[in-house]
Amino acid sequence: MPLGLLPPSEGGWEIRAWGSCQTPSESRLNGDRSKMRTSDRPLPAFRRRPITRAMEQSGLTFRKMHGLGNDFVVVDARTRPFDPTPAQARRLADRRVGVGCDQIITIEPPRPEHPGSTAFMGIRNADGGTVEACGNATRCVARLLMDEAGTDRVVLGTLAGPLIAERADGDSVRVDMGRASTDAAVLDLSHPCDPLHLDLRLPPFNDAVGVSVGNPHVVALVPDAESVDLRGTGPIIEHHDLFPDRVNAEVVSVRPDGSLRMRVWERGAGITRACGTGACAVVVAAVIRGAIPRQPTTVMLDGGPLRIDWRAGDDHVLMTGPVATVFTGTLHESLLS
Ligand SMILES: N[C@H](CCC[C@H](N)C(=O)O)C(=O)O
Repeated sequence: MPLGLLPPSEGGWEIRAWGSCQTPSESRLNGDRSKMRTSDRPLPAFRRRPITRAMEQSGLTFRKMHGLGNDFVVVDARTRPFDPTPAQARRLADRRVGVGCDQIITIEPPRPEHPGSTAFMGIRNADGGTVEACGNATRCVARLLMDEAGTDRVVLGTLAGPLIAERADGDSVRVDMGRASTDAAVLDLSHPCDPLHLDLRLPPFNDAVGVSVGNPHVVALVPDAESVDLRGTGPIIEHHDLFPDRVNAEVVSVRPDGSLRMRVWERGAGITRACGTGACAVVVAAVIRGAIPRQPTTVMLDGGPLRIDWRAGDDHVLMTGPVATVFTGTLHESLLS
């Protein structure tokens, strides 16, 4: 179906599609509207407005970033509030009609409950749900804030609490993701059971480990993570009634060199190329089950490796990995209508 350009004026107009017989004639492009055939319904006001003005109107710039392919739309909301509704978040995350991402991240003013923090990071999944933690996004935002301030360390507030991030070698960032927990109350399980041996009745999650890294994860240790039908089992596990707020689901196997291979079905986002909190959870689960020793471990995700250290003594999990910025842009106001 050929696309036709409305006559250009004030910086260009919206592109609309015509039926096959309605490609714009020469006369239309010369502004002769007599032969112009458009739908009989007039366009709504903001759709008539030149695209450039509509985008200036929204004034909402964003940065597209990712950590190992787990991708984010990052909006700096410190001077101009941005609090998308679930529906707006879903549209923004949509890879066809929006910008497209796994999570929408807002950088907000610091909150009093996180003394010493530089900013607060809001996290919304692609399905519009607000969540507590996002490891890959924490590295991305921490890097932005450290570059902005010219520092090597930053404290970032999240719903899971304050997180300390530091520059690591090269372009990497190390984040102290806080204390991992396998406590049933922290995992908010809907009925009493042993978080170290959860039977979700669906292999391989019929003997799984529940781990909280600020957000809930259920981890299945398997002989070969590549061979699990995660697209089939993931959504069922995500919505299992043991987790009233749903759950992230990971499968993990130990590789001959002692590193881990992990794949993830993320709550509210589906299969992603990487999940920082998930990588923390699988190391904790593998150590608890005696599958690996408690030492810094490389976790290989679809998008690449993360270095995870479940520190003895305080049970904090340190995650080190890369950060990337892909492009910046401005949101058209129709996206937020
Ligand atoms: N990709 C994120 C995890 C997002 C977690 C989210 N899917 C949830 O509902 O908890 C990470 O790097 O940790």
